Amino acid sequence: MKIVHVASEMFPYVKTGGLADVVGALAQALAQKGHEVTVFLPGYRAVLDHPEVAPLLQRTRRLRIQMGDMFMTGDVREFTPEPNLKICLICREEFFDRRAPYGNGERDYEDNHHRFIFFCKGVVEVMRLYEIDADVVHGHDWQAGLLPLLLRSAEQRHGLNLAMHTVHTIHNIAFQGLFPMRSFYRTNLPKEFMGIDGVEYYGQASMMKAGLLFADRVTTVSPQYAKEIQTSEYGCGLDGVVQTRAEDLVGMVNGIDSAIWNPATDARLPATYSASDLAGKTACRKALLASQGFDPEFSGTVFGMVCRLTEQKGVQFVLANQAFFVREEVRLIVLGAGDAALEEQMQLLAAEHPGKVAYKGALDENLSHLVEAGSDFFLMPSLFEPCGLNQMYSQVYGTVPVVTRVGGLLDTVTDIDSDPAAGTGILVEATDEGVGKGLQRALALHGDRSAYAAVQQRGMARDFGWATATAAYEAFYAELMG
Ligand SMILES: Nc1ncnc2c1ncn2[C@@H]1O[C@H](COP(=O)(O)OP(=O)(O)O[C@H]2O[C@H](CO)[C@@H](O)[C@H](O)[C@H]2O)[C@@H](O)[C@H]1O
Repeated sequence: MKIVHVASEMFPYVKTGGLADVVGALAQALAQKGHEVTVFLPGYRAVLDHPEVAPLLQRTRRLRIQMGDMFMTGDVREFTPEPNLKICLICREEFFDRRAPYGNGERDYEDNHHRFIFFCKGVVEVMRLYEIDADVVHGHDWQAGLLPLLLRSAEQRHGLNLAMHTVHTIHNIAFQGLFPMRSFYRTNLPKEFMGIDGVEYYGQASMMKAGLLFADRVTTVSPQYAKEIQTSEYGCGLDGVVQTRAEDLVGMVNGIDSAIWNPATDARLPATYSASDLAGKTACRKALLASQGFDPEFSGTVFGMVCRLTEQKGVQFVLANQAFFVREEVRLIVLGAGDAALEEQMQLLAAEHPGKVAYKGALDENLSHLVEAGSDFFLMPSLFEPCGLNQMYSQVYGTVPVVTRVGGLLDTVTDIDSDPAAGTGILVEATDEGVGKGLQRALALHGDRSAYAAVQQRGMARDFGWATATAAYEAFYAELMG
Protein backbone atom coordinates (compact mmCIF):
# COMPACT_ATOMS: atom_id res chain seq x y z
CA MET A 1 0.00 0.00 0.00
CA LYS A 2 1.04 3.60 -0.50
CA ILE A 3 0.58 5.22 2.92
CA VAL A 4 1.14 8.86 3.83
CA HIS A 5 1.41 9.90 7.49
CA VAL A 6 1.11 13.55 8.44
CA ALA A 7 2.14 14.58 11.93
CA SER A 8 3.84 17.25 13.92
CA GLU A 9 6.29 14.94 15.72
CA MET A 10 8.28 11.83 14.96
CA PHE A 11 10.90 10.10 17.06
CA PRO A 12 13.92 10.41 16.86
CA TYR A 13 13.75 13.72 14.99
CA VAL A 14 11.36 15.80 17.08
CA LYS A 15 9.50 14.79 20.21
CA THR A 16 7.51 16.46 22.95
CA GLY A 17 5.48 13.40 23.92
CA GLY A 18 4.00 10.06 22.98
CA LEU A 19 2.78 11.18 19.54
CA ALA A 20 6.41 11.16 18.37
CA ASP A 21 7.03 7.61 19.58
CA VAL A 22 3.91 6.32 17.88
CA VAL A 23 4.43 8.03 14.52
CA GLY A 24 8.10 6.96 14.47
CA ALA A 25 7.43 3.34 15.32
CA LEU A 26 4.30 2.88 13.20
CA ALA A 27 5.83 4.42 10.06
CA GLN A 28 8.95 2.32 10.42
CA ALA A 29 7.01 -0.90 11.08
CA LEU A 30 4.78 -0.34 8.04
CA ALA A 31 7.83 0.38 5.85
CA GLN A 32 9.51 -2.78 7.06
CA LYS A 33 6.42 -4.73 6.07
CA GLY A 34 6.93 -3.54 2.51
CA HIS A 35 4.47 -0.66 2.34
CA GLU A 36 5.58 2.52 0.62
CA VAL A 37 5.49 5.05 3.47
CA THR A 38 5.94 8.82 3.32
CA VAL A 39 5.85 10.90 6.51
CA PHE A 40 5.31 14.64 6.34
CA LEU A 41 6.66 16.74 9.22
CA PRO A 42 7.11 20.47 9.69
CA GLY A 43 10.72 21.47 8.99
CA TYR A 44 11.45 22.36 12.61
CA ARG A 45 14.90 23.56 13.56
CA ALA A 46 15.28 20.42 15.72
CA VAL A 47 14.71 18.19 12.69
CA LEU A 48 16.92 20.13 10.26
CA ASP A 49 19.76 20.19 12.80
CA HIS A 50 19.35 16.56 13.88
CA PRO A 51 22.64 14.70 13.39
CA GLU A 52 20.91 11.79 11.63
CA VAL A 53 19.07 14.15 9.28
CA ALA A 54 21.50 16.89 8.27
CA PRO A 55 23.85 14.66 6.19
CA LEU A 56 20.95 13.02 4.32
CA LEU A 57 18.92 16.10 3.59
CA GLN A 58 18.11 17.21 0.07
CA ARG A 59 16.37 20.45 -0.79
CA THR A 60 13.97 19.34 -3.43
CA ARG A 61 11.50 21.97 -4.42
CA ARG A 62 10.35 25.47 -3.77
CA LEU A 63 6.74 25.78 -2.64
CA ARG A 64 4.34 28.63 -3.17
CA ILE A 65 1.35 28.28 -0.89
CA GLN A 66 -1.80 30.34 -1.09
CA MET A 67 -2.79 31.59 2.37
CA GLY A 68 -5.94 33.63 1.90
CA ASP A 69 -5.25 36.58 -0.35
CA MET A 70 -1.48 36.19 -0.35
CA PHE A 71 1.11 33.63 -1.34
CA MET A 72 3.80 32.39 1.04
CA THR A 73 6.92 30.64 -0.05
CA GLY A 74 8.58 27.63 1.50
CA ASP A 75 10.30 24.52 0.36
CA VAL A 76 10.17 20.79 0.78
CA ARG A 77 13.29 18.89 1.82
CA GLU A 78 13.41 15.16 2.05
CA PHE A 79 15.48 12.25 3.22
CA THR A 80 15.17 8.49 3.23
CA PRO A 81 16.33 7.00 6.54
CA GLU A 82 15.60 3.46 5.41
CA PRO A 83 14.10 1.57 2.47
CA ASN A 84 10.40 2.29 1.81
CA LEU A 85 10.40 5.21 4.26
CA LYS A 86 10.62 8.76 3.00
CA ILE A 87 10.43 11.81 5.26
CA CYS A 88 9.31 15.10 3.68
CA LEU A 89 9.82 18.30 5.64
CA ILE A 90 7.60 21.27 4.89
CA CYS A 91 9.92 24.18 5.54
CA ARG A 92 9.48 27.88 6.04
CA GLU A 93 11.97 29.54 8.35
CA GLU A 94 9.57 32.14 9.73
CA PHE A 95 7.20 29.38 10.89
CA PHE A 96 9.34 26.45 11.93
CA ASP A 97 12.89 27.61 12.62
CA ARG A 98 12.13 28.12 16.30
CA ARG A 99 13.44 26.71 19.56
CA ALA A 100 10.39 24.50 20.27
CA PRO A 101 7.50 23.15 18.20
CA TYR A 102 4.48 24.81 19.79
CA GLY A 103 5.45 27.57 22.19
CA ASN A 104 8.09 29.35 24.19
CA GLY A 105 7.46 27.43 27.42
CA GLU A 106 5.11 30.03 28.88
CA ARG A 107 2.54 30.24 26.13
CA ASP A 108 1.73 28.80 22.73
CA TYR A 109 2.99 30.72 19.71
CA GLU A 110 0.29 33.16 18.64
CA ASP A 111 0.54 32.17 14.98
CA ASN A 112 0.13 28.41 15.46
CA HIS A 113 -2.98 28.37 13.29
CA HIS A 114 -1.10 30.00 10.41
CA ARG A 115 1.80 27.60 10.90
CA PHE A 116 -0.35 24.49 10.71
CA ILE A 117 -2.64 25.74 7.94
CA PHE A 118 0.58 26.33 5.99
CA PHE A 119 1.88 22.89 6.96
CA CYS A 120 -1.28 21.06 5.80
CA LYS A 121 -1.43 23.09 2.60
CA GLY A 122 2.25 22.34 2.00
CA VAL A 123 1.54 18.61 2.34
CA VAL A 124 -1.29 18.80 -0.20
CA GLU A 125 0.84 20.81 -2.60
CA VAL A 126 3.74 18.35 -2.41
CA MET A 127 1.35 15.43 -2.95
CA ARG A 128 0.11 17.24 -6.05
CA LEU A 129 3.58 18.12 -7.36
CA TYR A 130 4.95 14.61 -6.74
CA GLU A 131 1.75 13.01 -8.04
CA ILE A 132 1.46 10.89 -4.90
CA ASP A 133 -1.82 9.12 -5.36
CA ALA A 134 -1.92 7.56 -1.90
CA ASP A 135 -4.06 4.65 -0.83
CA VAL A 136 -4.33 6.15 2.64
CA VAL A 137 -3.51 9.60 3.97
CA HIS A 138 -3.35 9.33 7.73
CA GLY A 139 -3.24 12.53 9.81
CA HIS A 140 -2.45 12.72 13.52
CA ASP A 141 -3.99 15.11 16.04
CA TRP A 142 -5.15 18.69 15.51
CA GLN A 143 -2.05 19.77 13.62
CA ALA A 144 -3.20 17.60 10.69
CA GLY A 145 -6.92 18.18 11.24
CA LEU A 146 -7.52 20.34 8.18
CA LEU A 147 -5.90 17.84 5.86
CA PRO A 148 -8.96 15.83 4.71
CA LEU A 149 -10.83 19.02 3.75
CA LEU A 150 -7.82 20.60 2.06
CA LEU A 151 -7.07 17.39 0.15
CA ARG A 152 -10.57 16.98 -1.18
CA SER A 153 -10.84 20.62 -2.11
CA ALA A 154 -7.50 20.50 -3.99
CA GLU A 155 -8.65 17.37 -5.81
CA GLN A 156 -11.77 19.20 -6.98
CA ARG A 157 -9.85 22.29 -7.98
CA HIS A 158 -7.18 20.45 -9.95
CA GLY A 159 -9.33 17.55 -11.15
CA LEU A 160 -7.01 14.84 -9.87
CA ASN A 161 -6.78 12.12 -7.23
CA LEU A 162 -4.48 12.63 -4.28
CA ALA A 163 -5.83 10.10 -1.81
CA MET A 164 -8.15 7.13 -1.95
CA HIS A 165 -8.97 7.31 1.75
CA THR A 166 -8.30 9.65 4.67
CA VAL A 167 -7.87 8.69 8.33
CA HIS A 168 -7.62 10.97 11.33
CA THR A 169 -6.16 9.73 14.63
CA ILE A 170 -6.90 11.35 17.97
CA HIS A 171 -3.93 11.00 20.29
CA ASN A 172 -5.35 13.51 22.73
CA ILE A 173 -8.72 15.22 22.34
CA ALA A 174 -7.77 17.83 24.95
CA PHE A 175 -5.62 19.62 22.37
CA GLN A 176 -7.93 20.91 19.65
CA GLY A 177 -6.12 23.58 17.65
CA LEU A 178 -8.71 26.33 18.15
CA PHE A 179 -8.21 29.52 16.21
CA PRO A 180 -10.12 32.75 15.51
CA MET A 181 -12.76 32.34 12.81
CA ARG A 182 -11.47 35.52 11.15
CA SER A 183 -8.38 33.51 10.11
CA PHE A 184 -10.47 30.87 8.32
CA TYR A 185 -10.01 32.72 5.02
CA ARG A 186 -6.35 31.62 5.16
CA THR A 187 -7.49 28.07 4.39
CA ASN A 188 -9.11 29.20 1.09
CA LEU A 189 -11.79 26.60 1.80
CA PRO A 190 -15.38 27.33 0.70
CA LYS A 191 -17.35 29.39 3.23
CA GLU A 192 -19.84 26.56 3.68
CA PHE A 193 -17.27 24.85 5.96
CA MET A 194 -17.24 27.76 8.38
CA GLY A 195 -20.53 26.84 10.04
CA ILE A 196 -21.63 24.47 12.78
CA ASP A 197 -21.56 21.56 10.32
CA GLY A 198 -18.00 22.53 9.49
CA VAL A 199 -15.12 23.68 11.63
CA GLU A 200 -17.05 26.13 13.84
CA TYR A 201 -16.74 25.45 17.56
CA TYR A 202 -18.34 27.97 19.91
CA GLY A 203 -17.46 30.90 17.67
CA GLN A 204 -13.95 29.71 16.91
CA ALA A 205 -12.56 27.30 14.34
CA SER A 206 -11.35 23.89 15.50
CA MET A 207 -8.77 21.94 13.54
CA MET A 208 -9.47 18.78 15.55
CA LYS A 209 -13.18 19.02 14.71
CA ALA A 210 -12.29 19.34 11.03
CA GLY A 211 -10.33 16.09 11.19
CA LEU A 212 -13.07 14.34 13.13
CA LEU A 213 -15.83 15.35 10.75
CA PHE A 214 -14.15 15.10 7.38
CA ALA A 215 -11.77 12.14 7.53
CA ASP A 216 -13.25 8.96 6.06
CA ARG A 217 -12.44 7.12 9.27
CA VAL A 218 -11.40 8.19 12.75
CA THR A 219 -9.19 6.23 15.07
CA THR A 220 -7.91 6.69 18.56
CA VAL A 221 -5.28 4.93 20.59
CA SER A 222 -7.24 2.55 22.82
CA PRO A 223 -10.71 0.97 22.80
CA GLN A 224 -11.49 2.41 26.23
CA TYR A 225 -10.62 5.98 25.13
CA ALA A 226 -12.78 5.48 22.03
CA LYS A 227 -15.71 4.96 24.41
CA GLU A 228 -14.72 7.71 26.82
CA ILE A 229 -14.47 10.51 24.24
CA GLN A 230 -18.13 9.97 23.43
CA THR A 231 -19.01 11.15 26.95
CA SER A 232 -19.13 14.68 28.31
CA GLU A 233 -16.67 13.72 31.06
CA TYR A 234 -13.84 12.96 28.65
CA GLY A 235 -14.89 14.44 25.30
CA CYS A 236 -13.54 17.92 26.08
CA GLY A 237 -16.59 19.46 24.40
CA LEU A 238 -16.23 17.41 21.22
CA ASP A 239 -18.17 14.37 22.53
CA GLY A 240 -21.21 15.28 20.42
CA VAL A 241 -19.08 15.43 17.29
CA VAL A 242 -17.37 12.14 18.14
CA GLN A 243 -20.78 10.53 18.64
CA THR A 244 -21.75 11.45 15.09
CA ARG A 245 -18.73 9.41 13.91
CA ALA A 246 -19.27 6.49 16.30
CA GLU A 247 -19.71 4.01 13.44
CA ASP A 248 -16.48 5.12 11.82
CA LEU A 249 -14.47 5.25 15.03
CA VAL A 250 -12.09 2.55 16.18
CA GLY A 251 -9.65 2.36 19.11
CA MET A 252 -6.34 0.53 18.60
CA VAL A 253 -3.80 0.30 21.40
CA ASN A 254 -0.35 1.69 20.57
CA GLY A 255 2.66 -0.57 20.63
CA ILE A 256 6.05 0.21 22.06
CA ASP A 257 9.19 0.35 19.99
CA SER A 258 11.11 -2.69 21.16
CA ALA A 259 14.28 -1.55 19.39
CA ILE A 260 14.36 1.41 21.77
CA TRP A 261 12.46 0.20 24.83
CA ASN A 262 13.88 -3.21 25.65
CA PRO A 263 15.84 -3.74 28.90
CA ALA A 264 17.88 -6.54 27.31
CA THR A 265 19.37 -4.27 24.65
CA ASP A 266 18.86 -0.72 25.93
CA ALA A 267 22.13 1.12 25.22
CA ARG A 268 21.03 4.11 27.32
CA LEU A 269 21.25 2.02 30.51
CA PRO A 270 24.39 1.38 32.54
CA ALA A 271 23.46 -2.34 32.57
CA THR A 272 21.00 -4.45 30.60
CA TYR A 273 18.85 -7.23 32.00
CA SER A 274 16.06 -9.69 31.35
CA ALA A 275 13.36 -11.50 33.30
CA SER A 276 15.68 -14.46 33.96
CA ASP A 277 18.48 -12.30 35.36
CA LEU A 278 17.59 -9.06 37.10
CA ALA A 279 21.13 -8.20 38.24
CA GLY A 280 21.25 -5.42 35.64
CA LYS A 281 18.05 -3.94 37.06
CA THR A 282 19.68 -3.72 40.47
CA ALA A 283 22.65 -1.95 38.87
CA CYS A 284 20.27 0.49 37.16
CA ARG A 285 18.51 1.13 40.47
CA LYS A 286 21.81 1.99 42.12
CA ALA A 287 22.82 4.22 39.21
CA LEU A 288 19.45 6.00 39.31
CA LEU A 289 19.65 6.63 43.06
CA ALA A 290 23.25 7.84 42.78
CA SER A 291 22.39 10.12 39.85
CA GLN A 292 19.87 11.91 42.07
CA GLY A 293 22.22 12.24 45.02
CA PHE A 294 20.66 9.39 47.03
CA ASP A 295 22.40 6.47 48.71
CA PRO A 296 22.72 3.82 45.97
CA GLU A 297 22.23 1.06 48.56
CA PHE A 298 18.85 2.46 49.74
CA SER A 299 16.65 -0.56 50.43
CA GLY A 300 13.21 1.09 50.75
CA THR A 301 10.82 1.64 47.85
CA VAL A 302 11.72 3.77 44.84
CA PHE A 303 8.90 5.50 42.96
CA GLY A 304 9.61 6.97 39.53
CA MET A 305 7.57 9.25 37.29
CA VAL A 306 8.27 10.53 33.77
CA CYS A 307 5.75 12.69 31.98
CA ARG A 308 4.78 16.04 30.59
CA LEU A 309 4.17 17.87 33.87
CA THR A 310 0.47 18.58 33.37
CA GLU A 311 -2.81 17.88 35.10
CA GLN A 312 -3.52 15.15 32.56
CA LYS A 313 -0.72 13.11 34.08
CA GLY A 314 -2.09 13.46 37.63
CA VAL A 315 0.89 15.39 39.00
CA GLN A 316 -1.57 17.13 41.35
CA PHE A 317 -2.47 13.76 42.93
CA VAL A 318 1.18 13.07 43.65
CA LEU A 319 1.65 16.54 45.14
CA ALA A 320 -1.49 16.06 47.26
CA ASN A 321 0.11 12.91 48.69
CA GLN A 322 3.45 14.51 49.51
CA ALA A 323 3.07 13.61 53.19
CA PHE A 324 3.35 9.95 52.14
CA PHE A 325 6.72 10.49 50.47
CA VAL A 326 8.01 12.52 53.41
CA ARG A 327 6.78 10.05 56.04
CA GLU A 328 7.59 6.67 54.54
CA GLU A 329 10.93 5.04 53.88
CA VAL A 330 10.71 5.78 50.13
CA ARG A 331 12.31 7.85 47.40
CA LEU A 332 10.45 9.73 44.69
CA ILE A 333 12.17 10.65 41.42
CA VAL A 334 10.23 12.80 38.96
CA LEU A 335 11.32 13.75 35.44
CA GLY A 336 9.08 16.11 33.53
CA ALA A 337 8.65 19.58 32.15
CA GLY A 338 5.43 21.39 31.39
CA ASP A 339 2.99 23.46 33.39
CA ALA A 340 4.91 26.25 35.17
CA ALA A 341 2.86 26.08 38.39
CA LEU A 342 3.24 22.30 38.70
CA GLU A 343 6.95 22.56 37.94
CA GLU A 344 7.32 25.12 40.71
CA GLN A 345 5.46 22.97 43.25
CA MET A 346 7.50 19.91 42.35
CA GLN A 347 10.70 21.95 42.59
CA LEU A 348 9.65 23.15 46.03
CA LEU A 349 8.88 19.63 47.24
CA ALA A 350 12.30 18.42 46.11
CA ALA A 351 14.02 21.45 47.66
CA GLU A 352 12.26 20.91 51.00
CA HIS A 353 13.07 17.20 51.09
CA PRO A 354 16.36 16.81 49.26
CA GLY A 355 17.04 13.42 50.84
CA LYS A 356 13.74 11.95 49.66
CA VAL A 357 12.44 13.65 46.54
CA ALA A 358 14.36 14.46 43.35
CA TYR A 359 12.99 16.45 40.46
CA LYS A 360 14.35 17.31 37.05
CA GLY A 361 12.23 19.70 34.96
CA ALA A 362 13.67 19.00 31.52
CA LEU A 363 13.45 16.63 28.61
CA ASP A 364 16.07 13.95 29.16
CA GLU A 365 15.79 10.80 27.08
CA ASN A 366 18.61 8.97 28.89
CA LEU A 367 17.25 9.69 32.35
CA SER A 368 13.76 8.62 31.23
CA HIS A 369 15.16 5.15 30.45
CA LEU A 370 17.02 5.04 33.77
CA VAL A 371 13.89 5.97 35.72
CA GLU A 372 11.94 3.22 33.91
CA ALA A 373 14.65 0.65 34.66
CA GLY A 374 15.79 1.73 38.12
CA SER A 375 12.47 2.35 39.92
CA ASP A 376 10.48 -0.25 41.85
CA PHE A 377 7.16 1.40 40.93
CA PHE A 378 6.21 3.78 38.13
CA LEU A 379 3.57 6.38 38.92
CA MET A 380 1.10 7.30 36.19
CA PRO A 381 -2.08 8.45 37.95
CA SER A 382 -3.53 10.21 34.89
CA LEU A 383 -6.78 12.14 34.98
CA PHE A 384 -7.33 10.80 31.47
CA GLU A 385 -5.03 8.81 29.23
CA PRO A 386 -5.77 8.08 25.56
CA CYS A 387 -3.30 5.20 25.54
CA GLY A 388 -0.13 5.94 27.48
CA LEU A 389 3.25 4.42 26.75
CA ASN A 390 5.14 4.57 30.02
CA GLN A 391 2.89 2.04 31.74
CA MET A 392 3.84 -0.41 28.97
CA TYR A 393 7.55 0.47 29.16
CA SER A 394 7.33 -0.03 32.93
CA GLN A 395 5.88 -3.52 32.68
CA VAL A 396 8.54 -4.78 30.27
CA TYR A 397 11.25 -3.13 32.41
CA GLY A 398 10.04 -5.00 35.51
CA THR A 399 8.82 -1.81 37.17
CA VAL A 400 5.33 -2.16 38.58
CA PRO A 401 2.99 0.60 37.33
CA VAL A 402 0.56 2.42 39.63
CA VAL A 403 -2.08 3.81 37.27
CA THR A 404 -5.62 5.17 37.25
CA ARG A 405 -8.61 3.32 35.83
CA VAL A 406 -8.87 5.37 32.66
CA GLY A 407 -8.35 5.06 28.92
CA GLY A 408 -5.50 2.96 27.67
CA LEU A 409 -4.22 2.40 31.21
CA LEU A 410 -7.28 0.27 31.84
CA ASP A 411 -6.69 -1.60 28.58
CA THR A 412 -3.02 -2.39 29.24
CA VAL A 413 -2.54 -2.92 33.00
CA THR A 414 -4.20 -5.72 34.98
CA ASP A 415 -4.85 -5.00 38.65
CA ILE A 416 -3.15 -7.35 41.12
CA ASP A 417 -6.12 -7.46 43.48
CA SER A 418 -8.89 -7.83 40.88
CA ASP A 419 -6.94 -10.58 39.14
CA PRO A 420 -4.23 -11.97 41.46
CA ALA A 421 -3.15 -14.64 38.98
CA ALA A 422 -2.61 -12.24 36.08
CA GLY A 423 -2.08 -8.86 37.78
CA THR A 424 0.75 -6.68 36.48
CA GLY A 425 0.09 -3.41 38.29
CA ILE A 426 -1.98 -1.37 40.71
CA LEU A 427 -5.10 0.39 39.42
CA VAL A 428 -6.53 3.28 41.42
CA GLU A 429 -9.27 5.88 41.27
CA ALA A 430 -8.26 9.27 39.87
CA THR A 431 -8.59 11.17 43.16
CA ASP A 432 -6.17 12.24 45.89
CA GLU A 433 -7.48 9.44 48.15
CA GLY A 434 -7.43 6.86 45.35
CA VAL A 435 -3.80 7.60 44.57
CA GLY A 436 -2.98 7.61 48.30
CA LYS A 437 -4.44 4.10 48.60
CA GLY A 438 -2.44 2.99 45.57
CA LEU A 439 0.79 4.20 47.16
CA GLN A 440 0.00 2.22 50.31
CA ARG A 441 -0.78 -0.87 48.24
CA ALA A 442 2.55 -0.45 46.47
CA LEU A 443 4.41 -0.32 49.80
CA ALA A 444 2.64 -3.45 50.99
CA LEU A 445 3.42 -5.29 47.77
CA HIS A 446 7.06 -4.27 47.91
CA GLY A 447 7.21 -5.57 51.49
CA ASP A 448 6.27 -9.05 50.21
CA ARG A 449 9.29 -9.74 48.00
CA SER A 450 8.00 -12.94 46.41
CA ALA A 451 4.62 -11.41 45.56
CA TYR A 452 6.41 -8.36 44.11
CA ALA A 453 8.73 -10.59 42.05
CA ALA A 454 5.75 -12.50 40.64
CA VAL A 455 4.04 -9.28 39.52
CA GLN A 456 7.31 -8.09 38.01
CA GLN A 457 7.75 -11.35 36.06
CA ARG A 458 4.22 -11.20 34.67
CA GLY A 459 4.78 -7.64 33.48
CA MET A 460 8.05 -8.56 31.82
CA ALA A 461 6.40 -11.46 30.03
CA ARG A 462 3.88 -9.18 28.33
CA ASP A 463 4.39 -8.40 24.70
CA PHE A 464 3.56 -4.81 23.80
CA GLY A 465 5.72 -4.76 20.65
CA TRP A 466 4.48 -2.99 17.54
CA ALA A 467 3.80 -6.26 15.69
CA THR A 468 0.27 -6.46 17.13
CA ALA A 469 -0.52 -2.78 16.60
CA THR A 470 0.96 -2.78 13.09
CA ALA A 471 -1.14 -5.80 12.13
CA ALA A 472 -4.22 -4.00 13.49
CA TYR A 473 -3.48 -0.89 11.38
CA GLU A 474 -2.80 -3.01 8.30
CA ALA A 475 -6.10 -4.85 8.70
CA PHE A 476 -7.84 -1.52 9.25
CA TYR A 477 -6.32 -0.01 6.08
CA ALA A 478 -7.16 -3.15 4.11
CA GLU A 479 -10.78 -3.03 5.25
CA LEU A 480 -10.93 0.65 4.34
CA MET A 481 -9.79 -0.13 0.84
CA GLY A 482 -12.49 -2.75 0.50
N1 LIG B 1 10.90 14.96 30.60
C1 LIG B 1 10.94 13.94 29.77
N2 LIG B 1 12.12 13.46 29.33
C2 LIG B 1 12.17 12.41 28.47
N3 LIG B 1 11.08 11.78 27.99
C3 LIG B 1 9.89 12.22 28.39
C4 LIG B 1 9.74 13.30 29.29
N4 LIG B 1 8.41 13.53 29.49
C5 LIG B 1 7.76 12.59 28.78
N5 LIG B 1 8.64 11.81 28.11
C6 LIG B 1 8.36 10.70 27.20
O1 LIG B 1 7.26 11.07 26.37
C7 LIG B 1 6.46 9.93 26.10
C8 LIG B 1 5.07 10.14 26.71
O2 LIG B 1 4.19 9.30 26.10
P1 LIG B 1 2.67 9.08 26.54
O3 LIG B 1 2.04 8.27 25.49
O4 LIG B 1 2.64 8.49 27.90
O5 LIG B 1 2.06 10.52 26.69
P2 LIG B 1 1.57 11.81 25.86
O6 LIG B 1 0.55 12.34 26.76
O7 LIG B 1 2.70 12.68 25.52
O8 LIG B 1 0.93 11.33 24.48
C9 LIG B 1 -0.38 11.35 23.90
O9 LIG B 1 -0.27 10.54 22.72
C10 LIG B 1 0.18 9.23 23.01
C11 LIG B 1 0.39 8.52 21.68
O10 LIG B 1 -0.79 8.09 21.12
C12 LIG B 1 -0.79 8.50 23.92
O11 LIG B 1 -0.20 7.26 24.30
C13 LIG B 1 -1.05 9.33 25.17
O12 LIG B 1 -2.06 8.71 25.97
C14 LIG B 1 -1.47 10.73 24.78
O13 LIG B 1 -1.72 11.55 25.91
C15 LIG B 1 7.17 8.75 26.70
O14 LIG B 1 8.04 8.20 25.76
C16 LIG B 1 7.97 9.39 27.85
O15 LIG B 1 9.04 8.63 28.27
